Amino acid sequence: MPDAAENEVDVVVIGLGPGGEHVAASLARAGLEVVGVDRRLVGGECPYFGCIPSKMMIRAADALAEARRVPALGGATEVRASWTTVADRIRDEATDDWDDRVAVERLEKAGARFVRGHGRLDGPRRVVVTTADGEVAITARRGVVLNTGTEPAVPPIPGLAGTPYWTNRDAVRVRELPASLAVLGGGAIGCELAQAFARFGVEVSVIEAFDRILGPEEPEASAVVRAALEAEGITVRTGVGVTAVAHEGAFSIGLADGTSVGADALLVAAGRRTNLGDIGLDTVGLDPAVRALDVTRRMRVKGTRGLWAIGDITGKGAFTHMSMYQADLVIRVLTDDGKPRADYRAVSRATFTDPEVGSVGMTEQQARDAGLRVGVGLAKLPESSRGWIHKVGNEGLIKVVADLDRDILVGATAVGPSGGEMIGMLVTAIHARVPLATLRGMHFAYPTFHRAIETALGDIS
Ligand SMILES: Cc1cc2nc3c(=O)[nH]c(=O)nc-3n(C[C@H](O)[C@H](O)[C@H](O)COP(=O)(O)OP(=O)(O)OC[C@H]3O[C@@H](n4cnc5c(N)ncnc54)[C@H](O)[C@@H]3O)c2cc1C
Ligand SMILES: NC(=O)c1ccc[n+]([C@@H]2O[C@H](COP(=O)([O-])OP(=O)(O)OC[C@H]3O[C@@H](n4cnc5c(N)ncnc54)[C@H](O)[C@@H]3O)[C@@H](O)[C@H]2O)c1
Repeated sequence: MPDAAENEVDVVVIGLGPGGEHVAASLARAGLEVVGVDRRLVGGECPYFGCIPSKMMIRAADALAEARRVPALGGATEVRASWTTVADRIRDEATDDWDDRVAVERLEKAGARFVRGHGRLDGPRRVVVTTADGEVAITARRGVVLNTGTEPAVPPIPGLAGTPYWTNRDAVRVRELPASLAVLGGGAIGCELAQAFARFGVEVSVIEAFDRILGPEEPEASAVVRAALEAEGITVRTGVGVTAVAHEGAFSIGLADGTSVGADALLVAAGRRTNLGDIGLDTVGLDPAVRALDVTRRMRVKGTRGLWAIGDITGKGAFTHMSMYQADLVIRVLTDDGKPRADYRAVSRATFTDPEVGSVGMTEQQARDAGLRVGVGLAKLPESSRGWIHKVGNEGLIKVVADLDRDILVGATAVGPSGGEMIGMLVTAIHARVPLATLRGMHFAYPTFHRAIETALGDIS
């Protein structure tokens, strides 16, 4: 940044995850003076350590798994997995060897200024950035947008600190696969990466403290995915805590039931910690110990003026599409484009295990807890025409959750091949509050997987 006189702009964005980058570039293109600040890589977790590299691993792993299914359907295949191909693709195509030059140039071309460093609030509409060359203070006339995201959470397990465990940030950079891997945490990250590594020949154990994997999903979805993982040789331990970790050449993970798991590598996928503790929240009257920022439907941080927040730090769903959705709202708010309001009724997500889990809205339990008169419909994919034809790899189900008083769906889950795609029409149904009778009167192409949605709708009781 040049001299102090110029350090007054319209908007400062602290943290350039997917949403923050979008906000900074879009506001600059709209003619506002914008400074974007990031201490690491422009684009955040998703392109360098999250969605994109993990999905490249999964794409390759799924291709291997499909090839291994050929003998059951029509011939013979010999599959020789090569991790180098995946590691090279992540390094060269996805992350430019974890270099954000292209993203920085894109941002600057849009008209924003970029400062690499740690940003923190210093009172209302004021930001101080600690850079490699010292501190830079910036005043933001309109205000500040926070998009500081998360870091991997590492549980305080005796012996764990100081061992060479991986988080997702190490797992996506691996060039040599270990013979065996223990995965701590059976959430989305743990399950996706466990299956991907296993399909490349790694002996994988998943250890999950909760009584089932994929805890936020419907129990039926957790059960189908667990069975699929176990059928591929992955050991899944649930409902058991980790008491200690030791590393002497290999890892030994002690469990609360007295048993232990040994592995050459350990991936900690035990949740995320929001980056809120060190960004000066106290200087604007907020508690720096909060887990998430309370935001209005226009993304303003409650109790403040000139401060907006988007992405994982808002606690509305840690997904790239949520960060982008909220970014669009802030862009509209700051360019005075109508009166946008966030709507979280039909938030969807896809977990890219095989079978894939697509889900939207409420689970059955959430709908019951909300006091709704709930109806539930279920259809099993192997019993559908397409599932029966598909044969190997046909595991899955459709579950729909209805509010019987309003005669609409409030939640749905699609597990199966392309479960994340199948959920699409159910997202529309919930978002647009399509009456159940209208959904039941639709045409469902034969023989598709999504035709099982018709069966599930007919099963609602
Ligand atoms: C392995 C993995 C797989 C995932 N897969 C998917 C998926 O398939 N689909 C999906 O929708 N989501 C997925 N996610 C989640 C997704 O990555 C995040 O929800 C997404 O990145 C949005 O995060 P965000 O916008 O809150 O910010 P982040 O992406 O977390 O970025 C925050 C940025 O802020 C910067 N920052 C933090 N503090 C400061 C500070 N004080 N000063 C300056 N800069 C700062 C950080 O350096 C970072 O660049 C995955 C996550 C992981 C870890
Ligand atoms: N496909 C996707 O959209 C996708 C993929 C990956 C991640 N994500 C996002 O990233 C977020 C973080 O993912 P995640 O999988 O790290 O977190 P998570 O919170 O979803 O899962 C972490 C799991 O670890 C378990 N756990 C915590 N401490 C433990 C311990 N000491 N021992 C054993 N188990 C323990 C928890 O019970 C939980 O099931 C997700 O909530 C999701 O929003 C999305």
